[in-house]
Amino acid sequence: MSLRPASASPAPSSAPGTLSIEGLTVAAGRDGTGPVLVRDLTLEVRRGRVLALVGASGSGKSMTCMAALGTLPPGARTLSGRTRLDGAECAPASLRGRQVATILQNPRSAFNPVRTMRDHALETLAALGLSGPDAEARITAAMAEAGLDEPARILPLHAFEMSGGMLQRMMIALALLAEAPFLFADEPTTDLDLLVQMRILDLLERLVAARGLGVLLVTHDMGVVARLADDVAVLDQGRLVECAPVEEVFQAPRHPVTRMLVEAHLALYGLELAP
Ligand SMILES: Nc1ncnc2c1ncn2[C@@H]1O[C@H](COP(=O)(O)OP(=O)(O)OP(=O)(O)O)[C@@H](O)[C@H]1O
Repeated sequence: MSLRPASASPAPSSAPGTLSIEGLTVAAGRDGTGPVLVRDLTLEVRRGRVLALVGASGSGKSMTCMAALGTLPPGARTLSGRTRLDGAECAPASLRGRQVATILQNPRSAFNPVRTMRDHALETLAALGLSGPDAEARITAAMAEAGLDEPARILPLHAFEMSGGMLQRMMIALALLAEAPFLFADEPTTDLDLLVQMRILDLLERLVAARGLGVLLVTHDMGVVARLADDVAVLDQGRLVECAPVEEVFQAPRHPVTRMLVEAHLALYGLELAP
């Protein structure tokens, strides 16, 4: 098992250094009268660090990200909670794009099938008020940073003409266009084959170091956690049950759910937790 060495480059002084989610409670139902899906959750994402949000399927990981950005589906509602940038409260919807970029599990479904990559990139810049004479140069630079070196070939393509790995890189390039200090990555490698997974994780690691991005990484894959995370937050039925540096989580998990996740991961390599 290899754990990631400590990162990180310091945040530029102008951008916020921490994004906090405080006392977040989300319940099902349009009016929030259904079962509680996330309960009184507090997390802090820091620039230059990767916080992995782990837990069983249905434990509330995606709901947490969506509530923090004001993108909950109609079937769920935030009952309480605040988001803050460096301590200053801000509306979740105001974080999207400019402060927090997002990448998702299935990049193919995130792209409009009838629009080209150039259309998507120009749309992203327009939404951020960044279209201008340097738009093409910005797009090419973001693509190069995401490992897409042939913009002239790729920009006219539609999603169906590209591999999953290329699409995930393009999604990362679109996220970089916003120059947001934080990135929410919800299962960013789950649908990719192992080699492509490894390359995307390498890319994310480089971006954290080079840009001082603060990443909230949603995953159920403890291999990805070991590879990329600095800190780990464990959810169980919507509650935060453990939050600790990654080494501590792998070496001495405290909560039964954390133990189970670590044991299942170690078992893949024929290893066991030390008693
Ligand atoms: N659109 C929705 N409306 C209401 N409840 C939902 C909706 N989508 C999911 N849920 C419920 O919210 C709870 C948390 O789901 P969430 O998607 O956040 O879990 P998760 O930890 O991200 O799971 P996974 O790893 O499977 O993606 C689950 O009980 C789920 O059934």
